[in-house]
Amino acid sequence: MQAVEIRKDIYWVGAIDWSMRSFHGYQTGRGTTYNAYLILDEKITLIDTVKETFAAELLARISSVIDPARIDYIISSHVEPDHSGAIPFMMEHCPNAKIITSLPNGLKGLTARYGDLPYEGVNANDTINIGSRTLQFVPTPMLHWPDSMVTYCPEEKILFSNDAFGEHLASSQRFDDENDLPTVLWEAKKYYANILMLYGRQAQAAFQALNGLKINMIATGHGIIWRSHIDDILACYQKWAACAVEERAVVVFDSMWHSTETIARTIAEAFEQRGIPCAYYDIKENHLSDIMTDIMTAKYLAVGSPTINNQMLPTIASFLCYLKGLSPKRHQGFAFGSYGWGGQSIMQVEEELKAAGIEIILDKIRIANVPTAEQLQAITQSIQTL
Ligand SMILES: Cc1cc2nc3c(=O)[nH]c(=O)nc-3n(C[C@H](O)[C@H](O)[C@H](O)COP(=O)(O)O)c2cc1C
Repeated sequence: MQAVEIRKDIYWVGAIDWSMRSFHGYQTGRGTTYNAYLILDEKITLIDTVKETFAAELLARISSVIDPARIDYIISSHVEPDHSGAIPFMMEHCPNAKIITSLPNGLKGLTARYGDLPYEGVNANDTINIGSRTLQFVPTPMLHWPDSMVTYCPEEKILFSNDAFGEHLASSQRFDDENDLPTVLWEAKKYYANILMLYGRQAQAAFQALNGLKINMIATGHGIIWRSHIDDILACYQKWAACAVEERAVVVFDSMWHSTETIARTIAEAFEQRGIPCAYYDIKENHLSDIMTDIMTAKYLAVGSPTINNQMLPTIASFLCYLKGLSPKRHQGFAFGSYGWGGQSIMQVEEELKAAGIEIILDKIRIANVPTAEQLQAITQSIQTL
């Protein structure tokens, strides 16, 4: 377990979680990393720790460079345990370290989790001098917890960005230019869609706060470190924070006996015939976190469920609950489905779409039993004239 030098006297000392597949329900098909950084200066500083179960890996990487007992500061960018979980373990090995955390929420959160430790609270734009370098703290509240902050080092032009600009991606190579860029950007989009989408306004405020900082490296809290494609990830974040949508459609549905599926297929083909690319998700075969990644930047969303016991199917209810929480903006959509007698599910889906902030642009499509050729033809026509 070796540290990786990312700049003279600055080391990546985090952990690689190759086998992580579910991060509080977000499917992490490519694993993840918990990034921590060690700066060797007059005051030795550790930026973030790792998930508790990886504490020994963190300690081993630090020990490959220095005696951990020499650490003066541990900066906690965010109380969530994937970054702070190893703080108590590290404090056993760093008897002289002070823990730097944001005021008031970082201090409250760390105290609630780990009890009394030698904390030092910092406010917006406070700095500490660690020798030949300065560290400046910039709050990024609700990206994605109240205490979140980033650390900027002006002498190095490095932004230690914690959860911003990161992605769940395990790799033995630390930098953007050593990894497949489309894969990294897709995972960064997935991260934004599932963790940050709700906080677009706060993301825009954070951009304002970071505006004007000269940055030649973004050392993230998860995944790769940006050094060659900084403009690409900043441009993506600008677009995502502004909730920009493309002329694309997403169809999400479940079906017991294929009638709703037939309607879903007809809707997807109708969008394609109109020249609007359309993604098609049978919810039984696709994970919510992947579907949400696609929805974030697609203008149109059609959601379908047959009626079961006077309700929509629980899979679609779960999807709509997740959608409502992430609160996508600027989307338009409609509900569809097949039913046997009452047909309540289609009304319920429409109501939930409205509650999620989706503008309804087509009256709900309710088909009793199996759709006829004429009914499918009518659906195609209604989408042509949207
Ligand atoms: C277990 C079960 C419960 C159902 N409950 C209702 C119901 O409460 N109201 C209704 O309108 N249809 C109900 N149906 C009928 C289905 O909604 C209907 O067969 C519909 O066409 C199924 O669409 P699908 O082929 O997309 O699954 C039920 C069907 C099943 C199998």
